[in-house]
Amino acid sequence: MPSLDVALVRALEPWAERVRSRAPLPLCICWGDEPSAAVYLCAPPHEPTVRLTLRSPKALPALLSPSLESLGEAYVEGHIDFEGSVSEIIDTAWRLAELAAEEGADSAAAEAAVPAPSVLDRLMQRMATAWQDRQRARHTPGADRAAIEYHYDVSNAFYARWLDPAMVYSCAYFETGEETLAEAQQKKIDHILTKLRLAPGHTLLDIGCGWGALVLRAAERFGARCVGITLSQNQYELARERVRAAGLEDRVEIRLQDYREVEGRFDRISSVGMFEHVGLANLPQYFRRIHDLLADDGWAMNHGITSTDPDDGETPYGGGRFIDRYVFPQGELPHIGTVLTTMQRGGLEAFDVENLRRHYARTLACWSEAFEARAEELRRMVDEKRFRIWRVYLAGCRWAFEHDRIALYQVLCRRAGRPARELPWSRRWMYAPASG
Ligand SMILES: C[S@@+](CC[C@H](N)C(=O)[O-])C[C@H]1O[C@@H](n2cnc3c(N)ncnc32)[C@H](O)[C@@H]1O
Repeated sequence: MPSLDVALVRALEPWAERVRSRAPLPLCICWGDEPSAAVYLCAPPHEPTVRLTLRSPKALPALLSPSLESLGEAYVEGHIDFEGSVSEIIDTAWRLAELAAEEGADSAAAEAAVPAPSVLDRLMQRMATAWQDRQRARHTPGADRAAIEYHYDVSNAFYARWLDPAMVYSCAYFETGEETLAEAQQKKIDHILTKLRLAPGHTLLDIGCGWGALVLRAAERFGARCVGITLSQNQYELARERVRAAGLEDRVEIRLQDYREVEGRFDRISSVGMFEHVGLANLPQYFRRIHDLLADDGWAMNHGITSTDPDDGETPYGGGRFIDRYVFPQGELPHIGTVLTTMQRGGLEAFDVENLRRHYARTLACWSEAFEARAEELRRMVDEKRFRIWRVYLAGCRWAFEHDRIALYQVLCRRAGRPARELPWSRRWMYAPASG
């Protein structure tokens, strides 16, 4: 009987040959720690730089029909291990999944019997309606709170190990590209508050305030009176502690509150890295809520991740499904076109749009590198599964921003129907030095 290594090579060789002939990858696959044989996906004279070790037969389906979800799951569940740099591993996984999708599309196209367009249209219409109903129903305040708890309430110490000291958990702004992460996070906050023309005495609502960095800066350096809301208990506690330590309790209030429960009117509203949790079907109501909370002449900023699929599709090759299942349950990304359309439906006029995709690729590189550098310490802080999830999520999102699979937009808006004369002539104001 051949050894398991040899049997594996025999079983996988036809598939490996197909991969090598279409697009060789720097990968070798083996079984166990001391393999006597391996399957190579690179073509000579190239040597593999990534090694994938099978730990369980359960990994085989993921390998033979790879998607980012199935490979991610196999890694998270401990059915496979990788050796090599995490960014190269992610790149290899994307290329495997892409190749499998292409092969699947080739054979599906050959087999498909295409129904009449009218039948297809009706079916798609019904599916879209059913999908929207389901999505709206799943974003109850209770379900959203549980999803937030899952992601953000891991522990503050865990996040503190790989975020910047202010613990800003959103895309930074590298004005020159020379900044450290901490500097770029502060510049991002200043960029937002300057864009908002935040002035002393203004009231500011920060929806999804995280650990409080933006409201602290808005009160301290811009003289605003701020309310920050979050659904995460851990964030709420630390943000309040920080407000107390900064002596800003009279100017900053942190609340454990859902955006749907806030009342009152504010001169300025910021929402930074939060609207990804809202759900596509709820976007018009979310923007309507911002409209209702905004003073007549108020300004708001929505800063968030978007899909680059014009039909609001999830990140391809199972990447979106992996994120939904393991990282951000309930998270959904619209295309920037949908952001603008739903803003308008919510009664808001978008008047400035900036794409910061490059900045998020760099931010994620910083987070992922910090995570890798402290891997052993982080591994001891959480269980192995969570460690693996966060590890591939950070490296995977970095890849996705690098390769235009997702993007980051800042959109400034105000109540629709206001006079044109209130708008600035140019974008010069947003590059003025931050006040204070
Ligand atoms: C990625 S974090 C961004 C935090 C912060 N803005 C920053 O830049 O560091 C997302 C934030 O949105 C908050 N959030 C998500 N859904 C929310 C909801 N329905 N109501 C209020 N806050 C929410 C989370 O609690 C978290 O604070």
